[in-house]
Amino acid sequence: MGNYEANVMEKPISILLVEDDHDFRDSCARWMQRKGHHVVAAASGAEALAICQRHDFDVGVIDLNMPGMSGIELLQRIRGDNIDLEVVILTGQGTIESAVQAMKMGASDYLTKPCPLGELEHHCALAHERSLLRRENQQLKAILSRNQTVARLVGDSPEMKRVAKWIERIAPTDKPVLITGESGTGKEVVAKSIWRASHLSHNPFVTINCAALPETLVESELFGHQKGSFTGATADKPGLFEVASGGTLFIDELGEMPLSLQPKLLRVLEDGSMRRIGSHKERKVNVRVIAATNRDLSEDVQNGSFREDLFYRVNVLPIDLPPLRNHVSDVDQLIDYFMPDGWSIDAAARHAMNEHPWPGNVRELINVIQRATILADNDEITLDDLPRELTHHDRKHDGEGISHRHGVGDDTSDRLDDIAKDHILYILDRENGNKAKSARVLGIHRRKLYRLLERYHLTGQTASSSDNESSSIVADVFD
Ligand SMILES: Nc1ncnc2c1ncn2[C@@H]1O[C@H](COP(=O)(O)OP(=O)(O)OP(=O)(O)O)[C@@H](O)[C@H]1O
Repeated sequence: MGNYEANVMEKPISILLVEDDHDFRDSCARWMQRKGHHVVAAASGAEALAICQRHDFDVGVIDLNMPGMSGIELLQRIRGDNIDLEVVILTGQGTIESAVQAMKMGASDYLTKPCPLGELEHHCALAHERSLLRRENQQLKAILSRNQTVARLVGDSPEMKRVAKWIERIAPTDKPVLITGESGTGKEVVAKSIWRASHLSHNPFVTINCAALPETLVESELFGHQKGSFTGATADKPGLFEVASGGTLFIDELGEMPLSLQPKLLRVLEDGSMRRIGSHKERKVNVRVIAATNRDLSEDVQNGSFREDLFYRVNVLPIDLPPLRNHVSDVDQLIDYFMPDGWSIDAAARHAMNEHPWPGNVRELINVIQRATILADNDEITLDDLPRELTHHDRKHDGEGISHRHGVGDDTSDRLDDIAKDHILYILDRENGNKAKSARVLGIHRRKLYRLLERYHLTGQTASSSDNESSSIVADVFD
């Protein structure tokens, strides 16, 4: 017996046994139970259907010739009621034709009686394996279709129109695409738009994020592995290149791809050939690769962290996404698109959002709207519901901002102090008050952040301005 068969036979199976012959039913049920399987026996089709309403089984073993409801009728009812069950038919010598009919109706197998119980168990195990594969397949399809719900690319500024036109041009080509742009500019939305506009849109769109996985996992996720090739590789596993075969693979954060793995990626891009980890078998895949990065890959090529040949291979069709600050005319449309149904935003808040530079791009805008809808009363977003960074910015433009609070004639260092203080508050807010994270983002030591917060009187909830004490803060933050 090969490894595969041994594995198949080891798994306990839940079996529904439908057999009118009392002796066979009894001995078969006891034998299967002794082998570790879970068996429920029914003496008729009607009894079996009633049991199926209450319990799920992996496999049904159904005798064809039963008084009352025959095995064929029972199978029809099972299929008609969408009961998820692999069926093995038991038939006498004279009824093989009916068994063939049962197979056409979706039974997975049939055996002629009398049959050794070991053989019946083996057929049940194979049917069980089929049901596991079928369920796994359904799950994968569900995951893929979830992946495939595509966000619309919002914006009709000249910049976004240029992106949309470029997408239309390159989508049908099947060539690799490299999407660049700051974080939150919509690289994944663009990748999905390309896939949707391509002739591969009916095939899978599969995503991997190189930055979200530990280096060691990226290779096995992308290329798969053979059982036993490393600790924890308990079964053969296809990689995403195989899963996506015939479709599109979106490699997000390509700039984070380990240097050691880059030759393997180059090879699959060049001629579609790859090997699973630990396997000598060469496999051919046919995948369109769309990659994205917020790094400057040509710079990475210069400093040796990205292979030049791979860069040229993926950079056949580049798309550079503009940061939101470069197409602010889309902000209104984005607000309206991401605001929940039934909500509105008042003019002051809309103005503030139009004035903000959006360093976190569209992702930041979505977060601001989501946060505001949690804080706001009466389904209307107002200035009070926006983060400080946005409202301060707005007041500055209204002439009531920093210069008002500090009085006319304040010197430049006071203004910088205020900007530094606002920036700290903004980062703290963005990182949900997490000081360690905020300090990292600000590029200062955590102890320094605490010192600054004390000096600014920001250790409590409110941020009261204290001009006298703030004079050396700018130097402190930026030194
Ligand atoms: N032009 C746009 N139209 C509609 N939604 C957008 C647009 N740009 C970005 N988004 C939305 O902003 C969020 C962030 O976009 P996305 O994940 O595509 O950014 P990204 O550039 O891939 O970011 P990162 O580099 O951090 O992965 C998503 O919810 C996406 O739907």
